[in-house]
Amino acid sequence: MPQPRSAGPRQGPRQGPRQGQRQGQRRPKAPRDPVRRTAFDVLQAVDDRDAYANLLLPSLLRERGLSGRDAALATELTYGTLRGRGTYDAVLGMCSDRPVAKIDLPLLNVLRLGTHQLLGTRIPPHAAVGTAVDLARSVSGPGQAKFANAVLRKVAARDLDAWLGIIAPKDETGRLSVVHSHPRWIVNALRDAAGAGEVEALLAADNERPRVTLVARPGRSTVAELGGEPAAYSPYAAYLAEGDPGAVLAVREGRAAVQDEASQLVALALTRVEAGGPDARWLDLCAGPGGKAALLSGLAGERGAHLLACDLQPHRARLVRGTIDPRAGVAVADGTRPAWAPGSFDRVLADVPCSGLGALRRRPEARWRRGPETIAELGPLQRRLLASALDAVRPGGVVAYVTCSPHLAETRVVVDDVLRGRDDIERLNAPSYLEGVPGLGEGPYAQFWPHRHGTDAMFLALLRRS
Ligand SMILES: C[S@@+](CC[C@H](N)C(=O)[O-])C[C@H]1O[C@@H](n2cnc3c(N)ncnc32)[C@H](O)[C@@H]1O
Repeated sequence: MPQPRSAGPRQGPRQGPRQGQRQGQRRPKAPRDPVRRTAFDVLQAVDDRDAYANLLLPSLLRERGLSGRDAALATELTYGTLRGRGTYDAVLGMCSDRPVAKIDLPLLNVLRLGTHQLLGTRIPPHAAVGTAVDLARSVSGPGQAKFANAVLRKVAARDLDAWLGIIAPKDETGRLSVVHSHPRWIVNALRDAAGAGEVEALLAADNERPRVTLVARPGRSTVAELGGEPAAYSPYAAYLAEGDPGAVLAVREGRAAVQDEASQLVALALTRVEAGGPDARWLDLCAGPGGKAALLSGLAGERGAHLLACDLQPHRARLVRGTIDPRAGVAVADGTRPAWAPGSFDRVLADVPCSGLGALRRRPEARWRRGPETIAELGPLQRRLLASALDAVRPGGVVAYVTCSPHLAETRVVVDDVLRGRDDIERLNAPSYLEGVPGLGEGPYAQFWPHRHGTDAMFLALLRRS
């Protein structure tokens, strides 16, 4: 399968005056096709400077005055191209006389965008090819526009299913990788976690557009205020059918927010365990940007408990301050070097930094960004943070270890490793604190899945210190 490519010499959008145009004679023209140009600019920024599509795209749409159908099309083209990149590169490899790895990055992104329109949308082929050729001309010059035209005409000769019949490798991992556009190492990791029988459904679900789920922050808004359909599992959630979450008043006022349902549920599960003693001091060890802390702080407030939300990064801690209940505390702190005495807390959430393989629906580019080395790099920090969370809780208190990844090396292997070294921790049966949610596994850990629950693939271990 063609891998995310290394960039050759970069050619940016043409700057400065056109040929034959004198300096200062005319203002630069707005792009002819601002929708595709915007999608292209996001694709480039993702590759060139590790931009996050979910942050950059909304700001470019605003800056360029794109709204309604134009914004929807730019969003579909950006996300669809990022999701399908692995499949599209394999198709392009069959249609180009240059290896895909040798095509300049801007031109390759134009070709990916064109291929997505041809194979992944109902845009008429002449429009898909024509607009891509125009874009190729403006970013790479007329010679490359001819090349783009030749390649995309070949792509247009077949539909996606016909191409998949040709490009899919014979081996099962290779087939899943190309058909569902995931790197091989992720296919293998997800098969280990979900099982061979479900991995294909999981990979397919990663390529679905996730529904927008809102959370009504406890004590600050209600599900009825959110307007959408009440969610299946979280009593604080609603699914938004269509439209902009910013149009919901409670969201605009920070009393509600967009939050995946599994993210809500793992935080809720922590609050549902019997604390077996005082229940006044709660800690969120890795709180930024504050989604779970906002929910926990509201619940803590309702029960007369106090939440301390920490993050190592000052800017992440600032984001937390902006979201949580004002009665909660926020601190910049290294969770591996606690500033509190051991046993200071009754409940601790350790939502540790992870690969994010559980959120590929919402961050499709993440699959192309890093390799398997990420998992090994994060392992020591995840272990130190979990050990620190266990030390921070008093005997009888409870810790939730959470990742937004189902990768076994980030989930059960971390918990099992840390617990192997100590005899004061009991594993609780996490699924039993998530009553009404089927398919979380047989315990003691709970694993959410996009293909089963329509949520991110969040992992939860609930651990009591004895
Ligand atoms: C997965 S995110 C947490 C998401 C958060 N719980 C939420 O729901 O919005 C992990 C966070 O851990 C923070 N972090 C990384 N190393 C840390 C450390 N040593 N101590 C505390 N926080 C740390 C990161 O800055 C990041 O904000």
